Amino acid sequence: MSTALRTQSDKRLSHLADIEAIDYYFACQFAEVTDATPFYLLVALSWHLRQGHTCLSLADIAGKRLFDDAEQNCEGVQFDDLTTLVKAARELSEQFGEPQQLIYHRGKLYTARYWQFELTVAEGVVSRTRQRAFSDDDYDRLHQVWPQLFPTMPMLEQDWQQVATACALTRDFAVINGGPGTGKTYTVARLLLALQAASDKPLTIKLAAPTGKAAQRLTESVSNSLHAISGDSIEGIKQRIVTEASTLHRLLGMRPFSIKPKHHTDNLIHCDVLIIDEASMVDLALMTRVFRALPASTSVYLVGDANQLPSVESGNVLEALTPDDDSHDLKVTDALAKHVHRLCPHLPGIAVDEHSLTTVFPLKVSQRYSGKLAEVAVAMRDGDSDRVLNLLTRTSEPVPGLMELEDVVLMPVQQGNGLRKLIKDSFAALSQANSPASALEAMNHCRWLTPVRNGEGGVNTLNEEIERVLQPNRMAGNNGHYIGRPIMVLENDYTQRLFNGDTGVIWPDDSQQLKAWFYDRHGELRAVSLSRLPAVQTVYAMTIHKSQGSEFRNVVMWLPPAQGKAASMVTRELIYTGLTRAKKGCVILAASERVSAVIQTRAVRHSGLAERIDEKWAGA
Ligand SMILES: Nc1ncnc2c1ncn2[C@@H]1O[C@H](COP(=O)(O)OP(=O)(O)OP(=O)(O)O)[C@@H](O)[C@H]1O
Repeated sequence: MSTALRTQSDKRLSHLADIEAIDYYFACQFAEVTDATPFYLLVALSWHLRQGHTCLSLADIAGKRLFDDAEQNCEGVQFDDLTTLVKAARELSEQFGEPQQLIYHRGKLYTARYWQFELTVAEGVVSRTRQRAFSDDDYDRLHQVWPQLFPTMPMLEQDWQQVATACALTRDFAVINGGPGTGKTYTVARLLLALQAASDKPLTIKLAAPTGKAAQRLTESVSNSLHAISGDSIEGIKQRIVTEASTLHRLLGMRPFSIKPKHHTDNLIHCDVLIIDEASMVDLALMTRVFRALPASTSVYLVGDANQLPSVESGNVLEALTPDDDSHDLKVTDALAKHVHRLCPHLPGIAVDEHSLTTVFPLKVSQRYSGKLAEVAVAMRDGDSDRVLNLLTRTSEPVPGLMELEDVVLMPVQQGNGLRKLIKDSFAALSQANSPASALEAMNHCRWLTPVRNGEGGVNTLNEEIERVLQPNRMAGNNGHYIGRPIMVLENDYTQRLFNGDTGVIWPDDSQQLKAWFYDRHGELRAVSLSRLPAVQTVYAMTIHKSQGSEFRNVVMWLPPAQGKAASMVTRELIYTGLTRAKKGCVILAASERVSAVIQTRAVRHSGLAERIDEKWAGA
């Protein structure tokens, strides 16, 4: 950027907080700076895209003052009423016609890029939702395997896993949505077997997830689930199921430093079925690439928890596909209800709604958790802060045995001795480890999670504080490495087969050389020389964002006090994601008012995807 331009933008932006030069230049492409309404509308659109929205909802900004900040001496912009904004947005959309770069549609302003992404994903979903008819032979084949997949005794309570499997079988697109431990992978393994059983040819199945870690977990849990299913009629089918999952980037053939993947509309991925796990982490652009790279005949099943944090990049695909109240009673068309009844006559009937277009099949019962953790998670998911606070066990300072707990404990942010005790308790297993394998196992015993990277209660400060307590005599040098240092890789290194987010531990090898130890994809322990290690950081504590897709026995979640705009960054979805990383117990370090306020703060992502899907359905 030339100095003259920078000065110009600085001047125009000086009264706007949070606005960057990119917002200014985006707006300048289409509007004169002097045309206040369209210009600031476009600045707001660019800012919203940077916050993860896929469009600008005019109703959301109409009549409001935005980008103001008294501390920074920024007065911000007062936006006009809705009618004036709609008029300006329409004019922009008409003016920047073919090829359209700005699109106004039903109260929202889009860039062509995100508008096209939404159209592509909507098309990919709707074109796959017609109910597939099953022949008598298909039902015969499914009836043979069903008793090996699921219990077939008459049941009084609904078995949502069977319902989800039976429903998903009939269509080429479905979402299996459920909270932690509700048996999503258990259900996916059975869906794969049922799909293969119903098919008269061997199916090509691909499993994928948005991160390497999630792909590794999917591989392990699908193979464990398949291993546990046995029976004469199932063995042959099991042989045909692949269990190796890859990242979506690898599946698409994304190349470093290139935005064009190997697979796209003209070079499709050949598969009959694609399962995408941890779908809440998939952003709109990535989901678009996936649909573009798939033949129309490929069945796509998304698996995830729509209540978790949205993807880092723009768009919240899973949430847009999922009804607001996902604990809703599932209602399906008469034809689908009849299909489920024919396959599962032992289950209670499902409510019928002839207009139901649902593609989302919920799993509602936690199979892994019981007790407090599950109860708090449900109350938190439902936004019931009073119930959450009633359920939490309160203590003012760390008590013995805190790290063996199977409970959710609320404790004020600790200082001094209290903090030292909590740190020592949290990492006792790691301190007692006597080999790289036991240290790696101990790293899963407890992880500290925090919403922020910097400042008070941020990852960096917490890791430094924890190191001071656990390693008081640590010598400088060795690049900060010491025996038992838990590390997280910060970048992909294909030659070392290490990927962003991989965790390992520093430990000496047989010749007393310090090495970094990791488990590879096959569960084999391997050592990497420190000189070949890509960038890493200490990982006693990590951000909640980074923890997505991981699980620990215990979680200590630190919610630093926040004021002003920073407070709205910590949302219900964020702490729900943090809490549900714990398998047994969670300690929340915060004041109760802060917990309550966070539960009331939602991670809103404006998107038109649900509307695009409805429009496609209406026109289908
Ligand atoms: N119907 C069931 N009967 C018995 N055990 C089950 C059932 N469903 C799930 N499980 C067990 O419960 C545990 C959690 O299941 P699973 O891993 O499939 O859940 P998930 O929803 O995929 O979990 P996550 O939140 O980790 O993604 C597993 O040990 C699984 O074998």
